[in-house]
Amino acid sequence: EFYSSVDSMQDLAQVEEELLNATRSYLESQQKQLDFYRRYVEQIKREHEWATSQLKLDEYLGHPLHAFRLLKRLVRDWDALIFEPIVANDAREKFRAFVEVLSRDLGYPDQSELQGAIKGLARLQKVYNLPTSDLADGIINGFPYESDLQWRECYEIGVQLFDLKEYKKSLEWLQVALILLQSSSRTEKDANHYVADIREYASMANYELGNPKKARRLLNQVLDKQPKHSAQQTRKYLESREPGKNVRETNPSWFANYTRLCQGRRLPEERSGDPLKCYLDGKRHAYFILAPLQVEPVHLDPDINVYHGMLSSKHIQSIFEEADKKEMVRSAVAGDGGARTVKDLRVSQQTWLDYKSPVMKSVGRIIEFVSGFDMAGAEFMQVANYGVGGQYEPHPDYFEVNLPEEFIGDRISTSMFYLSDVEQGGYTVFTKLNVFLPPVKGALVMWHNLHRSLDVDARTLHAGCPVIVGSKRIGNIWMHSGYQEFRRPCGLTSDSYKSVGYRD
Ligand SMILES: O=C(O)CCC(=O)C(=O)O
Ligand SMILES: [Fe+2]
Repeated sequence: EFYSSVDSMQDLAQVEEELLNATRSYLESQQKQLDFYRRYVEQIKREHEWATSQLKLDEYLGHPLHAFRLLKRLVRDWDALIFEPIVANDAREKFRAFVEVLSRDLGYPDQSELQGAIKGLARLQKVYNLPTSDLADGIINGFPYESDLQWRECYEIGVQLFDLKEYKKSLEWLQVALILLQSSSRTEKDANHYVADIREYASMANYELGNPKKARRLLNQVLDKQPKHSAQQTRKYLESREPGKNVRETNPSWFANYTRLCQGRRLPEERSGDPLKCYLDGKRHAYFILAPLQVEPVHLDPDINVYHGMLSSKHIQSIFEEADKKEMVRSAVAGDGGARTVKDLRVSQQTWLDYKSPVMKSVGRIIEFVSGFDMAGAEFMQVANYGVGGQYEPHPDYFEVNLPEEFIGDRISTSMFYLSDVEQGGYTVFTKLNVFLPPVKGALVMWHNLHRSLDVDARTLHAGCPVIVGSKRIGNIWMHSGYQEFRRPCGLTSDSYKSVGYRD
C-alpha cells in the first residue's frame, strides 16, 4: 500500500520516473520505425507515379525487370518490411515486458490506492474546513502552493467521491471541474463532450442527495444538446428508483472537539490556578545533571509533559536507518475480539525496533530515566509514518479488555517521540482535556494511561490529526504495568473516581 505513508509514496515517484524513461525510448524507436515506413511508402509512390507518367501500365509491366520488382515487392518487401514489423512490433513487446517487471518489482498502485488518497483529501477538507475551490487553486489552509489542479483532476476527484458515496463533496468537485473546463481553451465541441459527462455525474449526485428536480434538469441540459448521450440510460435508471434522502450528516460525539483542537483552537476555559510554565529539571536522574530536561507541562492531572530536545537529528537519522531495514506495514487497530484490522480511523505505516543497537539503547535509557519505569515492561518502539491525510482518530492507548497474552499488565504509560516536524497539521490532541500539541522534531511527550490504582484513565483519549502538508513520523514506546509496582505505587485510596464522567 502506498498512500498510507509518505515514505512508500517515494517508491511511486521512482516508478513514474522509470515509466517516463521507458516511454520516451519506446516513442523514439516507434518514431524511427514510422519514419522508415513513410520513406518506403513514398519511394513506391514515386515509382508508381513514374510508371504511369511515362508509360501505360501494361507497357510498364511488360518490362521483365519491372514485373520482377513488383512481384518482389509484394512477395518479399511488404511482408518483411511492413506487415511483419507492424504486427509483431518488437518495441511494443519490449515496453510491455518492461512495465510488467517494473510493477512486479516496485509495485504499482491500483484503484483502491487512488480512493485512499482521495479519501485523505476529503478528510482534510472535513477536519480543517478547506474549501474545494481553494484546494483546486493550490491553496491549502490559506497557504498558496504552486500546484493548482486541472479540470480533469477535479473531475476525477468528483467521480471517486461519488463512488465513495460522498455525494455533497462530489458535487462540489464536479462544480469546480465544470468552471475550470468552461474557462479552459478547449474547442467548443471538445468541451461540450466533457461538460455533458460532468453534468451526468452531477445529476446522479443530486439524485442521491434528494434533489430529483435538479437531477432531471441537469440530464435535460445534456440531452437537449446530445440526444444520444449515455445520460439517456441514466435517466431510465434514475426513474426506476426512489431518490435518496437529504439526511444531515451525523458526526461522532468527539468530532467537534477533535476538529477544533486539530485546527489549533482551544475552547476557552475558566482559569484554574497558575498558568503552566516551562522549567528545567536536572534532578530527576543523574543523567540530566549536565543537560537538564527541558520540560513543557501541557496538562496537570492527568499530567502530560513535553520534553524538548531529547533526540538529535543524528539519533533520528540512525533510527530511520534501522527502520529502513525492516518492512513498513499498514497500521492496524484492535478490532472485535482483539483481532487486528486495518481501518480508515488509522492511516499510517509502521515497524517495530528493539533496544539492541547503540541508538535504541540510548532511547531506552531516556525513557527509563525520564519516566522512572523499568524497561522490562516496555514494548519495542513503534516507528510510524503517516501518508496523505494520514491520521489516528481518538482512542485510548490502553487495552482494558483483550490484553494480548505477552504483556504483563495494561499500558501504564505512553512515551511518544516526534521524529519529524510537520509543515501543516498532524497535531496530537487530547479531546477531553482541551489540549493540542504541534509535533516538534526531537521532543518526547509522556503521560500515564492508567490511574495509580491501575484502573484505566478515560481522560487520556487522544488522537493524531490528519497531516495536511509534510511527512509525520513518530516513535511510540508503551510501558506495561507489570514490574512497576515499586516505581509508581498505588495510593491508600483508589484514584479511579477521576475517570468518572469521562467515558462516552
Ligand atoms: O500521531 C499522533 O500524534 C498520535 C499517535 C497515537 O496516539 C498512537 O500511535 O497511539
Ligand atoms: Fe495513541
